[in-house]
Amino acid sequence: MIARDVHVRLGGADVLRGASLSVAPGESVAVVGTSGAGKSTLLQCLAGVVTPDAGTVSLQGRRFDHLPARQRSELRLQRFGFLFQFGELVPELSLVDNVSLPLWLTGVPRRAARERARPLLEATGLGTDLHGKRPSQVSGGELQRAALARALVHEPAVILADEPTGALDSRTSDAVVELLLTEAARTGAALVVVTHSERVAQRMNRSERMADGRLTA
Ligand SMILES: Nc1ncnc2c1ncn2[C@@H]1O[C@H](COP(=O)(O)OP(=O)(O)OP(=O)(O)O)[C@@H](O)[C@H]1O
Repeated sequence: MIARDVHVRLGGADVLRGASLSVAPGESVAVVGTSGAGKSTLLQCLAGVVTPDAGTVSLQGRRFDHLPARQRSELRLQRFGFLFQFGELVPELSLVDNVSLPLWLTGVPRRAARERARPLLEATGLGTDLHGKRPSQVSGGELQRAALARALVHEPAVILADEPTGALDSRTSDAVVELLLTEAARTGAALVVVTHSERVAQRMNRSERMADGRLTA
């Protein structure tokens, strides 16, 4: 995944001013920096949600920032995994169905999707007794583990995480980060983690600091 010289203007402000980031398959990178520095905006560019005013974003050697929205959204479904601060699971769906969702959306039949979701839930430490629970019926840590399983279930080429441990105690945070790293390495995913936590940043292969709309190693 490569972002090259990305510029983004939002609400009259230059939020990204020549941000470049390259993450190889299997590599993990932390993006750190003060609040408002533009880290989330960068992630949205990497995800093809925000279109850069200048610069390019490519995945596996192919530029996608200028593709039509529909194609970008398809790419997002198939090749990207997302993890956010509060899990952001679908409240009406059980944990196992939440984890199955990325597979359903790409055409995998329900039962087959659930069969792939279950072992991943187990791997995050969520036993079968929790698979049928709704997000509101489990703890914040359990919810985040399910969100992690959902981010990984379709073996995405890129995993983008925005403050994935911001709502967790340090033990749960460590467990989530470890599994994220293990799974990314196993599947060869490029992992980008926006974080305010020095402890999380140190677990990544490298850290990049965002300041003035640019990144510096
Ligand atoms: N849609 C928008 N319209 C106008 N300004 C925006 C918009 N989105 C973000 N901004 C501004 O762009 C700047 C960067 O925001 P961004 O959320 O990327 O920062 P961040 O580094 O992720 O911050 P935090 O660590 O607090 O999450 C901020 O000043 C924000 O107010």
